[in-house]
Amino acid sequence: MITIEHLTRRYGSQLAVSDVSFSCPPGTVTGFLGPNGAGKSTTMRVLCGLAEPTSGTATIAGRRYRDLPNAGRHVGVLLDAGAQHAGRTGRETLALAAMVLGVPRKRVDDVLEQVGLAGPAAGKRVGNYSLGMRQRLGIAAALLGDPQVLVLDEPANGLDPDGIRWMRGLLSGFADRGGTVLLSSHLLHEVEAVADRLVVIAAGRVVAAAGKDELLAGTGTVVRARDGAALGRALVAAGIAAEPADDGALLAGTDAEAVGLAAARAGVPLLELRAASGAGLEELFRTLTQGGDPAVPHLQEARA
Ligand SMILES: Nc1ncnc2c1ncn2[C@@H]1O[C@H](COP(=O)(O)OP(=O)(O)OP(=O)(O)O)[C@@H](O)[C@H]1O
Repeated sequence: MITIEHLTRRYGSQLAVSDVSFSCPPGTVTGFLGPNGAGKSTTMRVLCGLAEPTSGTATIAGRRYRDLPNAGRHVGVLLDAGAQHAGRTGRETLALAAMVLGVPRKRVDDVLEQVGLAGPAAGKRVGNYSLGMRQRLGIAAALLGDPQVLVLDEPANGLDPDGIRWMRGLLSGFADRGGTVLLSSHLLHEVEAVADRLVVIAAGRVVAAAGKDELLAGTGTVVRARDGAALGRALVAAGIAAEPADDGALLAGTDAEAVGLAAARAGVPLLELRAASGAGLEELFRTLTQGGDPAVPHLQEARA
């Protein structure tokens, strides 16, 4: 469990993070979203003991990172994949880390295999690694101590499409085995594909924190009928606001059940009925982080 409570961090007069509170329960992947400079890295750095909070707390399993005995056995951290020593090979980098953590040497080969760097890649100097390879090595280092918690800042950065799919499977599997994942990313579709929960931060403040489905349900429902006009009348009759979407569909401002019932009551057969995800997360992100009028006002209170 990761718990952030009333966390504030200033850099001089710059307020990087302001009264941030959220938690990440075991068995879930939490996507941490926000525009550049929103405060994601600062929050993660404080959580991992790399920066001091000005006030508030950030704990893992109830303890500050620095108070965890052999922290790497509890928390795998990837904050800056470029931080590895360029002159060492991937295998040497992990072997050193394994010594520090006190994990068996065999574990190095296991994680190299797991991240797709086994074979010749493991013997290359990190300075000659591509960005995606450095990222994989950083993930291997995070996994080395077999932790229950992962804190990953932009782990998909530089990964190719296969790598991104691999990462998705890795994180889902980790959470399915009861692990806790906090993951920041600018790749909204990727986050949407893998996260169970979302925390959105803007200008240092949490603007939404809730289950992904709950958040996206607030972005409405895409509904389409052969007879669009009849569908429009059915929604109006049910008091459901709607606006035109792509391909003659309508975007209705409520959940799929209410829309489906309204159409059924009016005897309008539907061709499509689904939560407005995909563009939904982008729209939600834009609304929440640009200070617009949120389409999902109740989410402001839905803090976890
Ligand atoms: N060491 C520092 N000294 C001064 N200001 C800092 C420092 N680190 C971060 N900041 C400031 O704190 C704010 C939050 O930065 P942070 O890196 O946490 O944002 P972020 O959400 O991770 O952004 P990005 O998506 O661009 O990585 C920014 O205004 C940034 O300039």
